Amino acid sequence: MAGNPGQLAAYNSQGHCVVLAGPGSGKTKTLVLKLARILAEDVEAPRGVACITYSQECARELARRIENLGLQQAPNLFIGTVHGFCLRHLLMPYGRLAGLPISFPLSVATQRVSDRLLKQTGDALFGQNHPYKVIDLGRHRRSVLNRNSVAWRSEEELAAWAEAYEAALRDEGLIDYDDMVVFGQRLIAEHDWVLPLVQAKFPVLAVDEYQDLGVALHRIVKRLAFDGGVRLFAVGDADQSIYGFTGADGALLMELAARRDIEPVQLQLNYRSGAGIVTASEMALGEARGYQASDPARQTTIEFVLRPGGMADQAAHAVAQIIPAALASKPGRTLGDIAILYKDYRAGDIVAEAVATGGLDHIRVDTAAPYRKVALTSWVEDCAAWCAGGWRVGRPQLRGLLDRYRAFHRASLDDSQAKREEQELTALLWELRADQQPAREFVASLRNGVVDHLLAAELALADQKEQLDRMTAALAEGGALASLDITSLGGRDGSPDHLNLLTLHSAKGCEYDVVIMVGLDLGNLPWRNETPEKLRESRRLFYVGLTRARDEVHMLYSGFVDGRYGPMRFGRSPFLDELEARMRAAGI
Ligand SMILES: Nc1ncnc2c1ncn2[C@@H]1O[C@H](COP(=O)(O)OP(=O)(O)OP(=O)(O)O)[C@@H](O)[C@H]1O
Repeated sequence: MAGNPGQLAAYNSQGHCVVLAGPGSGKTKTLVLKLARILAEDVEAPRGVACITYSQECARELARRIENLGLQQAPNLFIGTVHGFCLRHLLMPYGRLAGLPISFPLSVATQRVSDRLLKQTGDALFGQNHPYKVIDLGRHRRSVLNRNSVAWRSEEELAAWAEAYEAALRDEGLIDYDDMVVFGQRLIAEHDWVLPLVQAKFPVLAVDEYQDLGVALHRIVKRLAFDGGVRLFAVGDADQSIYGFTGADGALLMELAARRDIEPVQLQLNYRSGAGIVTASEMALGEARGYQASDPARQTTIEFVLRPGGMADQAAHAVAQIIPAALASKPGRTLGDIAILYKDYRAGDIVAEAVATGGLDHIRVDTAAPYRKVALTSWVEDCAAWCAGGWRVGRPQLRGLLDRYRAFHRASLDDSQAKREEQELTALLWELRADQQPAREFVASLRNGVVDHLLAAELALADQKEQLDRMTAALAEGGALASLDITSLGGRDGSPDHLNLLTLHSAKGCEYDVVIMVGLDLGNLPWRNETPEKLRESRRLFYVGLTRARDEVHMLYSGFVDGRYGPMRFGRSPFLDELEARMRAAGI
């Protein structure tokens, strides 16, 4: 870091600081080091730091990097999603006092209940098979916060549906994920007394992947930082903003960075990718950002591959040709260094089948995965990693597992209760240590020992219980993950022996030696006739995929996509045409 003045400036910053930088420039690394410094020098327990990021995977990656620095995951360090922050640190402690119009103790709708109420209210309003989409409803709820505004009524059907759905939720005494953030924002906006309380607990707020967090978090951040005296450290890259469809907006990051009371820091050096990939990715984005590779001499491969037989042919080619060649070309490279990226779970199904036929173990991250990553399922996976040998080297740390378990409790436990629970959990984990054991047995023991007891007492965890139940069902005989052992369960967030299959969206924040992108055809990425705004977002998605690679990028296409009535031959993705033409013009 000493050789990088930008990273150093961010590390030494005293006031509000926003780091704006491209892929692989060490934003997350800088954030983690800064957090470590703040915890060591600037805040003293029980005061602490809240670090908010986009997804459970990102939160886990941050926690892992902090542990890798040798730091204990302190109880005064919150690392989690914006939902987790709003639920645990705003709504639970202050929501009832503020008189928010929701039931207490809080109870979070499971996905199943939420889906049922969405369907019931939508059908009641518009009839079955109506044209309105749940995804648009969510975007509207997240992006228009003032319900009395013209903007809220501007999409009348969505507004009416949202109101009916929320009324149905409240009738059942429930809130959902979007409510957590919307009410968290409202609490912060309308109740001044909350600000010093939050500031006393968290004098510092850090935000990773700022461009993917929507307007509600932006308002929470501004209110806490500029009215509440909380110090802000945020990092992001508007070029990697790929969640516009959920209400996220990269412009919010730029607005923040443009404020006079913020120190903006730009980073130009890319430590991840070889020069060829850095140059090609700027060409793909269509913007000259001036990023440079830290090691210009590193060899890279960028390949455009036509496979005329469609997605299955592309996947089979990746398995039969690209992966064996990639493994052979660098000593020590493993399947875990390679990722296949695709647009959606349907492509994921085809790729997963080809990979299974080729006999390769894999980890799959998309919506067709057997269960969703939530704090509880991630915690169970990490307990598995600890029991499967992680305990020998302290990865993950037992202390972190105990603190995360404690955080699942709604009410703060008194010290003797907390100690007793910690002892029980420690004893159980110690007993469950095993290098080889079916994952199903491990999860059953953990559930019987402590988790089911916790879940029975904590209504707010109902949605998380649903995902744990799905994990349990997938691990059962005949389930999709029946063959998983404890080591593989612990390694589901990345393991050397497993090829990574991810959607382009899930790949954000990740890095691999070799990236294989499949389905680069018009009609898939991008879709046909996208609005200019959507087309820009699709281009950024393509850019995110390219920039995950350290050494090699393979871009596969067929020239057609499968339609309802057979193949539709729209040609390959125009992003490939443009990129290839620009590379040729530049003599690459
Ligand atoms: N000063 C540095 N010296 C050497 N390596 C570094 C330095 N800073 C970051 N790196 C390495 O560069 C890689 C990318 O870092 P990191 O993941 O923090 O980048 P990022 O900006 O968050 O990337 P992205 O936005 O693409 O997710 C990591 O492997 C990291 O260890």
